[in-house]
Amino acid sequence: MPAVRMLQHVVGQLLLGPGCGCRTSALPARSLGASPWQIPANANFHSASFSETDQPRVLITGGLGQLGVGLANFLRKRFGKDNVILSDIRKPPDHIFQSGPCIYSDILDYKNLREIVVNNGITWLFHYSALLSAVGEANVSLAKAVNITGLHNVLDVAVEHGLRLFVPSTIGAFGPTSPQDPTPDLCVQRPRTIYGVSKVHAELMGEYYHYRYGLDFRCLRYPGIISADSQPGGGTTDYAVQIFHDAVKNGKFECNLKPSTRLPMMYIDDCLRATLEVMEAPAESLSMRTYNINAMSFTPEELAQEVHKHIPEFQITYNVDSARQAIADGWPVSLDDSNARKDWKWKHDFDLPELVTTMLNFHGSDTRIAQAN
Ligand SMILES: NC(=O)c1ccc[n+]([C@@H]2O[C@H](COP(=O)([O-])OP(=O)(O)OC[C@H]3O[C@@H](n4cnc5c(N)ncnc54)[C@H](O)[C@@H]3O)[C@@H](O)[C@H]2O)c1
Ligand SMILES: C[C@@H](O)[C@H](N)C(=O)O
Repeated sequence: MPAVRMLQHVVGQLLLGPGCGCRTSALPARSLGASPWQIPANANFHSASFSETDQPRVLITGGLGQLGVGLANFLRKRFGKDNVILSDIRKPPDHIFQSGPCIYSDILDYKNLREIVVNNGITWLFHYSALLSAVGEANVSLAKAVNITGLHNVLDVAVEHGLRLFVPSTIGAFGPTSPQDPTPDLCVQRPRTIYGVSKVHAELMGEYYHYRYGLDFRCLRYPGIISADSQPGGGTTDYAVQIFHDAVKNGKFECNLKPSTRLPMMYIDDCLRATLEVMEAPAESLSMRTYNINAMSFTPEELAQEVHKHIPEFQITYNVDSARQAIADGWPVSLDDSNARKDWKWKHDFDLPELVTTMLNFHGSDTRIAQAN
């Protein structure tokens, strides 16, 4: 065979694999272009020095938002402080910088991402960078870049280096034509936000890379997450976090959704535990790669009533934000998470009363609760 044809043949084999182009085929073309001597993904030599019994070496992208610091603290308790690296484009406050490894990483910089993975021997990646639903609508081109181009970078780095990859999806990956109560794992997904569209894209791309290149991709559709010690980053469910701050500080809260807007919600401890559980689940127990997880569903009115039990003088008023309301109206009322409960024994701990008690205790309303009783 002439030399040029021979080279074409070898490159073709690398790109398409010897057979039909299914699971044991070669790495995606961008990896090959960036690094010409790659070998098929199933050879996995990049991670050869890590055995199954080693602790994972974890990178969290977008780690300085509402969920990332809590995830880092949770994983550090399990895997050791130095085995979990937080990264973001923001500057961390001192207490976070002191609490464990924390570095700059822009997920739009593919080379930098790859350097971090290589230099730190990363084996698990939690990809939290994103623009959420409300801020995404306010800046669609940035949301497209961060949520879609950023995901592509993460997928390629993950497959190239044999990482286990977690990408959170959301109730926002469903839309007004999805069944809403409960929404099953597999159904029509036609979201009407760039956030939702990018998350459906992430689900599909992750699953595609799993079947095409053997990537160990795992994904949960989170409900709105409620946390006490971190601020939400610009979503439609943010009201359910802000209400606790305002109730304790001012005894009143102005809600930007209608009183009857029922959405799926979850306390952060359940969310982080679910995330670790699905990452640790044996691959053979996962009948799918993207799962719904559910805990509670409530309306602003019901949440306010529960807060009122602890703070009798608490008052809620409504000043509806039409953009957020339109988003919320297209989202599920509850998620059917029976597959997660069956496959890897998912079970939530927090319902509405425990959530409210925990949040108000954190914000220091003990004296008010005592007064109320
Ligand atoms: N918080 C929720 O209620 C919720 C619900 C469902 C899914 N999720 C998903 O969980 C993940 C984390 O959510 P969150 O609430 O912590 O989000 P957040 O908005 O609070 O934080 C996102 C982080 O991404 C960072 N980021 C933005 N552009 C970046 C870039 N170019 N490179 C690196 N980092 C960048 C931001 O600085 C920010 O710290 C997201 O993917 C989100 O879609 C969150
Ligand atoms: C639901 C979730 O994805 C996020 N909290 C949002 O409202 O955008």
